[in-house]
Amino acid sequence: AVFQDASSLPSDKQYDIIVVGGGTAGSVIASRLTEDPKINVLLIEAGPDDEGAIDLQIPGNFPDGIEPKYHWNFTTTPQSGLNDRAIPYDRGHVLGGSSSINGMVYTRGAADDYDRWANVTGDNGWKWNSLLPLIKRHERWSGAVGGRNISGQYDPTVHGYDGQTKVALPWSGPNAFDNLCLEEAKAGSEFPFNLDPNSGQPLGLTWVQSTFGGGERSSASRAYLHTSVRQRSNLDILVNTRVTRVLSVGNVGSKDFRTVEIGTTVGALRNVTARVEVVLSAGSIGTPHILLLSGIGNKTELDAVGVPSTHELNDVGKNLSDHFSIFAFGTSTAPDPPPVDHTAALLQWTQNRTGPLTESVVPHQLLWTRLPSNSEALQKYGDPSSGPNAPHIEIALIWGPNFGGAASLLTPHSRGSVTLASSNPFTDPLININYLTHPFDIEVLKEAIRTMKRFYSAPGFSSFIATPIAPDPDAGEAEFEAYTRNSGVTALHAVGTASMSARGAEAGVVDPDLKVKGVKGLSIADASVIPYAPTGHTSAPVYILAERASDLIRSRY
Ligand SMILES: Cc1cc2nc3c(=O)[nH]c(=O)nc-3n(C[C@H](O)[C@H](O)[C@H](O)COP(=O)(O)OP(=O)(O)OC[C@H]3O[C@@H](n4cnc5c(N)ncnc54)[C@H](O)[C@@H]3O)c2cc1C
Repeated sequence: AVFQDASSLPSDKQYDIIVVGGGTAGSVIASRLTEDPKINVLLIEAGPDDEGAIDLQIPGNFPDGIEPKYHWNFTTTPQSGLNDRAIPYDRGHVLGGSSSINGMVYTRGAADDYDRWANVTGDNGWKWNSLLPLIKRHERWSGAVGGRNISGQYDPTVHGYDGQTKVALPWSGPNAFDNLCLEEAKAGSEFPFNLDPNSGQPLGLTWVQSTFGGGERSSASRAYLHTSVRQRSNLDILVNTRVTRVLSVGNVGSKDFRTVEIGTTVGALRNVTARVEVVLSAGSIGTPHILLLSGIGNKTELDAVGVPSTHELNDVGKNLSDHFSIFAFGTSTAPDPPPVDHTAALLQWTQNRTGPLTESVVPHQLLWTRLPSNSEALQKYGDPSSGPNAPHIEIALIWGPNFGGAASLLTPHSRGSVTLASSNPFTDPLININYLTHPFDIEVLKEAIRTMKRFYSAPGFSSFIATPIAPDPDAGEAEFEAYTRNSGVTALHAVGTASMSARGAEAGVVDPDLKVKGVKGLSIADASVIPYAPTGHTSAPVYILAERASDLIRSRY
């Protein structure tokens, strides 16, 4: 059943597992665990239910067409690497979490990323090859809406067909600009065409794949918590309710954190205790926030805000890393693509779930590249990537009205943190991502623009380009740096604030089985446990991680 507020939750009911946060990972875990009728689950989500929320279902509503109540609307602290700009830092505040409001780009990243998870944790279950069956279990490949011919635009062998999350190619295309990009790649340029970005080998030019299907967004809640799952008698979903702390059962010294404190205001909080385990899936900001409020973190920092320490674990909230993007554009000689008539598009979407609103604003072609191996940045600062098949750079190739791209740094050296501003659980935490504070990071963005310049210097583009892309680091390095720091944007891909590490390792927050180090009854499964920024957008790695987390938790019974 779905309960709209904490007061309506039955007080006499016993839950085996309480999942905190009904977001991307939390929806997967609640759904998978309750496939076993013997496991009783309570899923608690701070935001509202997404049932019937049409604005969330229209892919073309991203990013501006989604109601404010579905966003957390965080802001970072002033970022020294961004000339002290404090920038908006959004997360989904609704069932489905960020998957209900995100840009839907579906990229698993490089196989090397997962193999590094296995290396740092000493658990081969995190290797790409071990995870492959779970990847296929989560995905339901959905082709392209409207049934256009998509052969040669993806590799059927790397997809899952019977899973939950719909993944598809865009409704439209290839357009004139797509064709120019594809012709260059297929002509054997420096940038080869890659049939599928999700094979574990993403380098090259690829068609974008997204988490939508049948013309609608496929969020974690729509995919994993659909009507028949919601009707399971062993699953209760409580929405509009914050978890403020996890508490030890019995005395504080027992460190058996199976109780959650819930509510909507400081004066009216109540406790619910799980019989077996509490799973935190509140995301890279929410999960460390709850842990720190509970006294699990660095004791000196907790003392400073008046939170009594219950378990010393220094890395909670640390190691925050994120992708960072800049835009560069030139002008083209070609007529602009026709503008979308929104009223007609909405009518088309409403009538038969086709048309321009079935795809997001994200462009059709993504280019994934590595820094040249002789690049000064690599020589000077070392290579933070997970391996030779992992890109440092993503360029989303954009057309209309100008042409150019969004260039993203995928492998930052900079690290930030989530810390407490106050012991009041309803005060936002301090989110300090420390963008571009390591010199490597801005060097990668310079190389990204140089890459874009080489891409657009192919003969096919010669009659298309009126003025070259700007800003250009080679036309003025200081101006480029100022532009990047003043106008660069977050990719909203935060990870790492409760990282997994090897069993027995002092660094890190969870063991390879996702149990919080040194305590009982408490585990974490969401983007916060991912130790390094993946070399792709983060929702696919979270789905994959959540599928394995579900198996790990079930295996503990
Ligand atoms: C605007 C935006 C665009 C993005 N675009 C893309 C993209 O195109 N492709 C891509 O792959 N990734 C994208 N991402 C990133 C991706 O969506 C996230 O990395 C991923 O969804 C995170 O999953 P999660 O389970 O860790 O957290 P979330 O999905 O954020 O789930 C956390 C859940 O916990 C709830 N919660 C938090 N605190 C509490 C609390 N105290 N009590 C109860 N509940 C709580 C939240 O409300 C939320 O529902 C985007 C993210 C955003 C915000």
